[in-house]
Parts: sequence; C-alpha cells; structure tokens
Amino acid sequence: MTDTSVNARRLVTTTLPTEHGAFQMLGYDGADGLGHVALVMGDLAAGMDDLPPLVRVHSECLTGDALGSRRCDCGEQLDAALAEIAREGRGAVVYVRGHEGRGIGLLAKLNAYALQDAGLDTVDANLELGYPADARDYADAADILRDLGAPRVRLLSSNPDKSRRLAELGIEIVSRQPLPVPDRPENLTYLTTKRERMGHDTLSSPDVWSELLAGRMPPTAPAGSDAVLLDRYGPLVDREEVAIAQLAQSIDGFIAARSGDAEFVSGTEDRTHLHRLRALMDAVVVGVGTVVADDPRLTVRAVPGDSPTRAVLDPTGRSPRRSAVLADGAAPTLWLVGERADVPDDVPAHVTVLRLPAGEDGFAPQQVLEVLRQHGLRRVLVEGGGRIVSSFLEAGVLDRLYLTTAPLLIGDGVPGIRFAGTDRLSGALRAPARRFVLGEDVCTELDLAAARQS
Ligand SMILES: Nc1nc2c(ncn2[C@@H]2O[C@H](COP(=O)(O)OP(=O)(O)OP(=O)(O)O)[C@@H](O)[C@H]2O)c(=O)[nH]1
Ligand SMILES: [Zn+2]
Repeated sequence: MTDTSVNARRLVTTTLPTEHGAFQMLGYDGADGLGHVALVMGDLAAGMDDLPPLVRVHSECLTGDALGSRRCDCGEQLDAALAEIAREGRGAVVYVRGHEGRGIGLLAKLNAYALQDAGLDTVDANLELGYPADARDYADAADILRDLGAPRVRLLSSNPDKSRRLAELGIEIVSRQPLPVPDRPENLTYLTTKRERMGHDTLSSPDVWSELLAGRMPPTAPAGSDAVLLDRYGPLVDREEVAIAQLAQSIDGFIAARSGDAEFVSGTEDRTHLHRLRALMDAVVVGVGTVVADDPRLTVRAVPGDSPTRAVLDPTGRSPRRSAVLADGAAPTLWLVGERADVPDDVPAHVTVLRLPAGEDGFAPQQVLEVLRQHGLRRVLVEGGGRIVSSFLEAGVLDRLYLTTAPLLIGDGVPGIRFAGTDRLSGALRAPARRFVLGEDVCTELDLAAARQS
C-alpha cells in the first residue's frame, strides 16, 4: 500500500501514435518506484466553462491489456477508453502500474485465478490468499490528474468505489460513465461477481440500431457487432437528404439469368444489409421491370425498423394490379406513371398515382428525386433493377452505391451496372471505397459524393 502523501512526478514527455490517433505520453514516477503513464489528447485544462475531460484511470492488467485475456474486460476497456477520448478529441488515460490484480500483484493474481479455476469467485479468492478484495491505492493517479490540469473529470468507469476513492483524494468526479464493452461468455462470472459483490454498474449499452433508426449517433462508442453497425451505417445517419443505391450482381456482372430468374443471387447477409438500408431510408425506388420480374414487397422484415414508402417507376403503367406494391398495403406506394399511361381510377388506399413526363429512357432521375422530395421523402434508396440503378448512377445524383458481388458466374443474363462509359480508363468512375464481407458475398461501397467533390 502506498502513502497518499507521496507525489508522482512527471519525468518525461513524448508521443505515442496509436490506432486511435496520436497521444501525448507523459511518464511519471510512482510511490512504489514503478513508472506510470498518462496518454493525453487535446487541452485538458481548458477554460472553466468547458466540459471537464473524459478520463480513464486504468489499473494495470498484464493478462487483459497485453495478452488479450478474456477472463476480464480490461483490454477492451482500455481500447474503448482510447476510442472514446479520440472521438471527443480530448481526454486522458492514466495507466496505473502497481494496480495489477487489484493491487495484489501479478503472481498473487495468478494464484487467485488458480483458486477461481477451482470454484471460488474473484472476491473470495483474494480473501483466501490473505489479501483484501481490492488493495488499490489511487494517490498517484490523483497526483497525475492534478499535474495534467484535470482536477475535475468525467470518469470512464463502472466502479463506484474507484470514483469515491478518487474523490477522497480531491479529484472532482463530475460524472461517471461505464465504457461500452460487451460481456463475454468467458468473463460473465467475473463481471457478475463485480456487479453483485463489488457494486459495479450493469452496463446498459445503448441499442445502436435503434439509435441509428432514430437518426442519432449513439452517445458512446459501441463494441463488437454494434461497432460494425455504426461503422457501416453511421455515414447515412443525420443526413436530411441522401440518395443511395444498392445492387447485387454475379461477379460477371449479371443480376439475373436470361429467363429473368433472380432468386438468391446474393445470400442472407446481403439481404439483411438491404433491409437495413430500407429501414434507414424514407423511400425505396424500383423500376417496373423489377416489379414484373420479382414482385418484391420492398418492406423491412429482416431487422427492426419501419418500411419506407415504395416508389415504382412505371412510364406506361404496366405494373400488374396484383403485384405486392400495388396490392398489399404493407407500406405506402407512389406509382409514378407517364402522362398518358392508362391506370385504373380505383387504386387501393395505400397507392398514390403520380403522373410525370417520361422520355424515351423513362423518367429523369433528377425529376424522380424532386417528386419524392415534394412528398417529404428526402432519404432515398434506389434498389433496382440494373437499368434504373445505372441511370441514377449516370445522372450523378447518387451519394453512395452499395454494389454486392456474389461468387457466381451467370455467363449471360440480365445485366447489372451498365452505362455509356468512356474510351479510356482515365475517364472511368472512381470513388473512395469500403468493402464489407457479407457471408460469401462482398459489398463494395462507393462514396460517390466524395468522388464528385474531389
Ligand atoms: N485479484 C484479482 N484481480 C483481478 C482479477 N481479474 C482482474 N483483476 C484485476 O483487476 C483490475 C481491474 O479491476 P476491475 O475490477 O476489473 O475494474 P475496475 O478498474 O475496478 O473498474 P472499471 O473502471 O470499470 O474498469 C486489474 O488490475 C486486473 O488485473 C481477479 O480475478 N483477481
Ligand atoms: Zn484484467
């Protein structure tokens, strides 16, 4: 145990580039002669009115931090803390050496692990070995925070005792928030014991998908599959107006065989991805060819979320009256037909007929988007088929294209993306790209808006 009157002194300042960006790294001596480290981003000692910085006081854990152990959640918490701080652009991790094994040391912790292998919980194992349940001393950490100009902090921790102890040492804990780290099957007993016997909070991580559906970015950095959702769909959130397209085609560029058979070009993960895109948009656009060939419902079924309004581009009004979009009422349908198209007067209540001028190639994409905007539909997914997606692409009105390629060669059939193109590759459409592996398929996301800007 350390004496709280001992000061940890700053001895060295350098930098540490990390996966989460570059941090200033400060080295401190400590009461036990062990060095501590502070990783700092931004100006912690900003003006009085400013929000106090996010701070993680992290207890050394060789097994979790360095070896990737799943017995505890230390490594993931450290990573999540750096990510959270990088996201705000301001904050610090104080990495406290000498805290190994809640202050009992590495070998004692391993002995405690051995007792836990035999059935004791993490608290009783310490007690059995003659140690307190928690032997950590936070005096050095408090000294370091004062030295950093951060006597007031927003603490990243699930441990109310850590917060109390720092407060006793003069650090003002303005708020305390748990880090979003998932429970693992291997550490569930450990986490449950911490919650039941050591008063740690149960993390109620925000439901990232609900947040995205509501048009919000989650307040804290999620982990695991939630992080994937945020990474993949975050760019679509918080945009009042956005036009995207998606298409699934064989690796040789066809969306269906010669007969029009398009059943299952891509797999279930791509279908889920498509339903997520639908759920995030106000309207989904398809051409009449797709309605005739596939009779899609265009609703959201694979994930939670509301179905978008369905917009059918049908210059001659040839959509079958019994097609799902015209008959099923599962979502509103805008039936966009040419000025002289022959459509019945008695359409079902969920269908609105809109007439607009059509050229030889059908409706102009800009005009379609304008009509949708007039109906309050500003977030639009163009879903098929190949000709419609290609025409929107060629018109330069798409912000993003999600093109999924499935490992299948059709040889000949209904083409996917096709447009006039250029004679030389230098004129080809290039855009910043990301790739998502969706089961056997690969989805390539092209940021067309970024390509237009550059
Ligand atoms: N003695 C002992 N120490 C452990 C055990 N598992 C993890 N530790 C140590 O516990 C420390 C981390 O403490 P935790 O209780 O997991 O978390 P915390 O720091 O109190 O709380 P958070 O701020 O929410 O992370 C690290 O130093 C680990 O080495 C264990 O089973 N026995
Ligand atoms: Zn640990």
